Amino acid sequence: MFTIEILMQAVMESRDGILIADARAPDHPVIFANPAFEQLSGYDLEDILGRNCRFLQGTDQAQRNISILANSLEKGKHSIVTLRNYRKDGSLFWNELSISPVFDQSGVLTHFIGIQKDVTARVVLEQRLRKERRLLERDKENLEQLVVHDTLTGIYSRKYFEDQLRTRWDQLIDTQESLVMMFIDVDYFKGFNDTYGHIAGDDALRKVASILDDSLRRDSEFVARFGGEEFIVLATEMTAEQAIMHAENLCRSVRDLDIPHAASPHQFLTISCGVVRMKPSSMAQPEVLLEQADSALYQAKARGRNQVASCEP
Ligand SMILES: Nc1nc2c(ncn2[C@@H]2O[C@H](COP(=O)(O)OP(=O)(O)OP(=O)(O)O)[C@@H](O)[C@H]2O)c(=O)[nH]1
Repeated sequence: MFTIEILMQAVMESRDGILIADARAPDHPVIFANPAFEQLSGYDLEDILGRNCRFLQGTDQAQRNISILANSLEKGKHSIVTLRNYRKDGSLFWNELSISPVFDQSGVLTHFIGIQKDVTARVVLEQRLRKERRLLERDKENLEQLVVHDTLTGIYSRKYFEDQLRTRWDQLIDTQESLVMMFIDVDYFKGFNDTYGHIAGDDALRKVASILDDSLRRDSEFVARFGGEEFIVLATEMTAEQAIMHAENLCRSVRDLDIPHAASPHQFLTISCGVVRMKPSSMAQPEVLLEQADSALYQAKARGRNQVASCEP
C-alpha cells in the first residue's frame, strides 16, 4: 500500500538531490532539501533553507542556461539544464538540474521542485573529447596541406601531381582532348650546391618554383615539385606549338632570374624542359606521359641544356 511515509522515504533516500522552493513567497526561497542534496553541495540544511537557489552559482551568474531556465519557469513549464554550480568549499560541479513547477488544484503555481544530478565527470569527459577532436581536425588539416603542398617550395607536391595526372587522364579519355606535360630539371644543380652550398641551393629551388608558378596563365595548368631539382607542369587546352612556346618562356623566366652559377657553362642558373602532348587513351597508362616527357628532357640535356625538347607521339 502506498503511503505518505513511503513517499517521504523515497525522497529522503534518493541518490539525486531534491530541492523544493516556495513559488508564492518573494524570491522563491528553498523550503526543503534532501540529504543527497546536502551531500552533493556540501551545504547543511540550515545553510540552504530560506535562500533562493541561485546561491549555488556564486558569482558565475552569466550562464546562458540560466536564462533558458528562467524563461521556461516564467511560462510555468518544466525545464532541464546543465549549470556550473559551486559547492560550499567553492569547488565547481556541473549540475544537471530538472525543475518542474507544481500547481495546486485550482491551477495556482505553489512550488518548484528541482532534481539535481552531479554530471561533472560526464561534462569533463565531453569537454576533453571536444578538445581532442579539435586538435585532431587541426592535425588532419596540417597533414592534408603537407600532402598537397611541397614543404620546401610551397608549390604542389608530387602526390598532388600524381593524383591529378590520373584524374585528368581518365577525364580526357572521353573528351579526346590532349594532355600536356612539361618535365623540368635544373641544370648542373649538383655543381650549384657544391659551389654555393646546400642552403643557397634550397633558396634557388624556391625561386625557380616561384617563377614557374607565377609564369602559369591558365586555370587548367599547375606546377608541382616532382622531387629534388625536378618540376612538372601539367596542362590542357594547348596546341603542340603553344606547349613548346610556353616551355621556352619558362626556360627564359628562370634564366632571367639572373642567379649566378659559376659551375655552369651558361654562368647563370637554367633549366631544361622535356615536353609531351598526348591524347589519353584507355589502352595506355598515364605513366607513359612521364616516360616520354623524361626522354624529351634527356634530349634537351644532351643538346646542351637551357632549352626545350619535345616528343609528340
Ligand atoms: N639544395 C638542394 N639540393 C637538392 C635538393 N634535392 C636534390 N638536390 C641536389 O640536386 C642535385 C642533382 O644533381 P644531378 O642529378 O647530378 O644533376 P645535375 O647536377 O643537376 O645535372 P644535370 O641535371 O645533368 O644538369 C644533387 O646534388 C642533389 O643533392 C634539395 O632539396 N635541395
